[in-house]
Amino acid sequence: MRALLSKLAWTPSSMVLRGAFSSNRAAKNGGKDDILGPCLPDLWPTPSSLSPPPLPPSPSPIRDEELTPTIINGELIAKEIRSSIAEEVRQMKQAIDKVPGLAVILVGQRRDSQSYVRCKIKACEEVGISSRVAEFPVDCNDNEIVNAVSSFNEDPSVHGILVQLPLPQHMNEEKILSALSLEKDVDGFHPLNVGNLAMRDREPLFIPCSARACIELLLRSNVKIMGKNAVIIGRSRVVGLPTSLLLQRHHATVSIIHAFTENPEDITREADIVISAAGVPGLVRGNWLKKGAVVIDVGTNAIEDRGSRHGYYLTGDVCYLEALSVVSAITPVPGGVGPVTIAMLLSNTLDAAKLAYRLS
Ligand SMILES: Nc1nc(=O)c2c([nH]1)NC[C@@H]1CN(c3ccc(C(=O)N[C@@H](CCC(=O)O)C(=O)O)cc3)C=[N+]21
Repeated sequence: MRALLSKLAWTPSSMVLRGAFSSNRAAKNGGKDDILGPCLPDLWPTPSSLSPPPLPPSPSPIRDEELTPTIINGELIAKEIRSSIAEEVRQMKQAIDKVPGLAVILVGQRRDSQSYVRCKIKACEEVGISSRVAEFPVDCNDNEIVNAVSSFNEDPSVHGILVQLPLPQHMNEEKILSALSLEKDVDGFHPLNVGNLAMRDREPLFIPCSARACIELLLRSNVKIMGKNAVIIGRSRVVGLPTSLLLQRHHATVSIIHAFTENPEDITREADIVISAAGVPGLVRGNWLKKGAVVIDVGTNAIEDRGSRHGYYLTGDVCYLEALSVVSAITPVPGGVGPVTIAMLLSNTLDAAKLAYRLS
């Protein structure tokens, strides 16, 4: 019965558009898998005195290749996604002589933010998405940014708007982000997008890029999510919260741990899937992990290093070398979640343009 249901849930009929703010799910990941997860009813097993008692669960590893861990190659996955986006952009240009447009708002001089924005612009160029950056000094005020957001809201050649976070301390992030038009919120931070992600029978217009990247990495690495214990470290609006919602939609059993959690390692040790987005270098030690776990390291911590080219180097939240001897698969930093996050931004921007031109 369950097998049949899950088969049914994967048919294209479950991918039809639903609700006023729905979007074409299948197109988002090339139709490979459904990023929002299969819609399945909650059928609890009914206790029956006739059936034999269930066998105790065997400590099965989540993936077969237990001995040598798989290093999940985010660069390669991102490249595949970019090439299918480039193809769609080409088709759009051919069909209606329009290309998707992304506007990025960058405030201040943080070197890591500047470098991420450069990566985003370069990625746009590569797939044929037009992009522009509006730069503001660190001491500008909220109204200047709100005005910039408003003018991008009005600009028909801009389909997606991204305000690079974090904003300087003195700024009102809430006020600025709520100025963004829902249809251009390619970061997926608008309360209506977050709310629709949280409600299982709804579809958000956009899903936050890093959360999408985590699921995309798991799906493309053939990691089973349904029924597994997933632990998210961190509860941010950018990563932790949306990733936990997406994993629930994929029928994982989700725990979120954060700075106030007591004995976090006792919880992570039970996890088949660990997604770390704490922003604390080296937080997750090898002994925090269960043998055979799959680890997605979203931490992109810039550590100052005068000797290196950009003045810093990047490291994750996970003690990578320690983890390697325990896990069945892991994403490196750099070269893991980061490039896929950017590919998801391109995908969201393409979706925003399709929405604007009523192409999907
Ligand atoms: N509104 C907003 N949306 C975001 O999605 C957002 C943001 N603000 N602020 C900062 C974080 C961080 N983030 C990264 C994206 C790509 C890489 C990335 O491509 N990293 C490369 C290396 C890049 C390098 O070497 O500098 C890698 O991991 O291989 C990293 C970090 C998006 N964020």
